[in-house]
Amino acid sequence: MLFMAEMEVRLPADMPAGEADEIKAREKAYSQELQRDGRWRHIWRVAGRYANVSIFDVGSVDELHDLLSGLPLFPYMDIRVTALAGHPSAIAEGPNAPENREKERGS
Ligand SMILES: O=C(O)CC1=CCC(=O)O1
Repeated sequence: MLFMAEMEVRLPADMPAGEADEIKAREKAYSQELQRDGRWRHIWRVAGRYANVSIFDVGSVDELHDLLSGLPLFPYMDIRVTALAGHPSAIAEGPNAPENREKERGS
């Protein structure tokens, strides 16, 4: 199941820089582990904001929630999640992607 998550980070202005740096370092390691195992497919910075748009590929909504709530920055983020479905015109993803059409034909 694919989901888009839009994350806005709001660290308290009075958080000591060392503490913020430590949380950001843990956040980076956590997200890179999930990128390596394939569940965090994309992460893009939203230009001009301390925010990102990410694409997750997970087995369930509960798994996504566990993954997001485990983010070290979770207490300091607003996260909006949108479920994604395959688009019939897509050539790179979804049911009409060439690799999926080949699977359907059994070749
Ligand atoms: O900087 C961000 O957008 C917050 C974040 C999420 C994963 C990560 O490494 O940073």
